Amino acid sequence: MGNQRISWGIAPIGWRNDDIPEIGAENTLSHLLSDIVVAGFEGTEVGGFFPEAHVLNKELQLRNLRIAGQWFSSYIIRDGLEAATQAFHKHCEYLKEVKAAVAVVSEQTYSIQGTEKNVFTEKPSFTDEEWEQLCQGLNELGKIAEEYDLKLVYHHHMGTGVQTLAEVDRLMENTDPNLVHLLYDTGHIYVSDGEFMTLLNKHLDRIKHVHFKDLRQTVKDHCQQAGRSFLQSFLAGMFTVPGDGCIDFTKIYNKLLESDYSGWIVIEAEQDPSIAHPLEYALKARKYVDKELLPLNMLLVEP
Ligand SMILES: O=C1C[C@@H](O)[C@H](O)[C@@H](O)C1=O
Ligand SMILES: [Co+2]
Repeated sequence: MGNQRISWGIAPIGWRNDDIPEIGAENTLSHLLSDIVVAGFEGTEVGGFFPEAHVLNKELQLRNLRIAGQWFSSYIIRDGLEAATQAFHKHCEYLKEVKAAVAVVSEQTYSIQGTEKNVFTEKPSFTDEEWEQLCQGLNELGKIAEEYDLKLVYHHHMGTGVQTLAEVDRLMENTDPNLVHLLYDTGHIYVSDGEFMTLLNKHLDRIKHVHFKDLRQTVKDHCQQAGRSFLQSFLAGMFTVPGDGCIDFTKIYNKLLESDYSGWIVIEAEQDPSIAHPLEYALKARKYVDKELLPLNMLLVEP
């Protein structure tokens, strides 16, 4: 029943969170990977607590799991291209060793995602010169990714300079489509300006990696009214797994199928693991995928 061109994964972020390493610290790599097998996913992304490549590969092989990619915080604007390329080479070396498909890049210069600032009103924006520097720099990082047989996929993110639909448009227009691809994260664009279908329709051909993140509308509204930070908002339960929130993933999945999308769809729902049991939510996501999304594969008329 599965579409052979799409691999389904789930990110470690429901178990452990790189933005707040204290939460879920008791969840070991073995625990996480075994839960992923129990929930029926094919792989995951690399978390900050993951071990060196040969140790990880052994654990993956034992469970027949694969790695989709890993987040990379770039500081092209703050630190310049040379520093960014040095760090990115190291990042890609590791990803090649664990046979990943993508390197997930997010420019973190001026980012407020890890601060106490109001994520709904205080996001940074870049000057024209900074945009130029960022886009040229990303093209260079994209060339490096290619050297390691990886695709650079850019992650638009709340609280950063590339958050809104207009900002994603600008990034896509000013980067090389052969070198800089897009990671489509449903949750981030929904919270930002709600333009999740427009973004998908406009940039389908650039999308090479997908994060399925759902959200609880009432919690989001409350966090927005209260002027919460990004971290406070997710700890309050703003995000959840697909099927448990307000986003209709059938429309999104259909569009991806129509475009013959090939790559990973990774369930990514950061919550406090002491409140939202990680395996329970992974199973909930799997059930939703199996029941509501995979049957859509059968409805597609073969050409
Ligand atoms: O892809 C992601 C990685 C996380 O570190 C980030 O904070 C999260 O929101 C996300 O979408
Ligand atoms: Co994401």
